[in-house]
Amino acid sequence: MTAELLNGRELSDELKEEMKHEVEILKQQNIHPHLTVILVGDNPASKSYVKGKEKACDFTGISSNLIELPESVSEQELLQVIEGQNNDKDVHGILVQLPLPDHIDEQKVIHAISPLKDVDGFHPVNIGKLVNGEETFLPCTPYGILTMLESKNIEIEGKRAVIIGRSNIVGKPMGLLLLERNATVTYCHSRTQNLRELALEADILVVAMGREHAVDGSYVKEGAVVIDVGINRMDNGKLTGDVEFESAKEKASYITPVPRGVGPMTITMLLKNTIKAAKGLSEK
Ligand SMILES: Nc1nc2c(c(=O)[nH]1)N[C@@H](CN(C=O)c1ccc(C(=O)N[C@@H](CCC(=O)O)C(=O)O)cc1)CN2
Repeated sequence: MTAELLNGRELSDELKEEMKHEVEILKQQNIHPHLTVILVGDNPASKSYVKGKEKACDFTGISSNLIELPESVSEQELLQVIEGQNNDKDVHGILVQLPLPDHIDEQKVIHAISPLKDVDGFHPVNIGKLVNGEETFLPCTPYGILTMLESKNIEIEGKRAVIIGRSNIVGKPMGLLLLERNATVTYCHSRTQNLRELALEADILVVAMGREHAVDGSYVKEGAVVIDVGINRMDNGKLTGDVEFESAKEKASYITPVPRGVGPMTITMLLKNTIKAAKGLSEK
């Protein structure tokens, strides 16, 4: 079997076209979706993701502003900036680009964002809603993966899903979303024993380990759907995933490439959440 590609770039472009129209209609109703992005320090990857977010906002007609703070900013100052954005009624979504410098407590910062403006879906209130199966902002990367699966009508109900990686922003919420859709979910992580054996049981295999080519075709069951969340820069400067694509694609039914797989969907789902926030707040 050779897998069909799940092209996140193409799907993102389609979704952004749809959102452009949605935003036009909102503006006619005097709702002007606005996103504030906060970037601390000058991590080159974070800078480039933030630029991507601004560009995507521009394309869809969502207005955005970037607040750049120096690496040395204190936690208190950052919390004050967030408070200002929470209180600004023209701001619908607030996003603090992660990771943050070591001297800043990431959880404290996430807690400070109003749950109504938490377009990343990281606030404990929104995570709690996700656990309960209530309507909320879904974390953008898992939301993007779900949207990719749905775009190909890939069945989730009753399937075995194996998630490798247990981060708060990808692995954990991904498992919850699949569980909510009646998949049987197994979480694997750095201490998991017999990783290959477990991965081989997966109908849907999500790999978010942050390690270049940690998984190859020998971890993939014939016909499985393989989702690669990894973005690793190789010595030659090119990007590659956590999955060794060439051998995995021979086994999989569907597979995401890196680049142009999950990454672009992360940004696109942020736009979806920002529009949702604008609609929610304007109803108040
Ligand atoms: N506050 C947040 N911080 C971070 C998140 C997040 O969802 N919210 N996720 C990641 C980074 N990220 C978005 O912020 C992100 C990662 C990758 C891409 C992407 O489009 N990747 C491209 C390749 C880009 C390149 O050339 O470097 C691809 O895969 O095709 C977008 C967004 C951590 N931080």
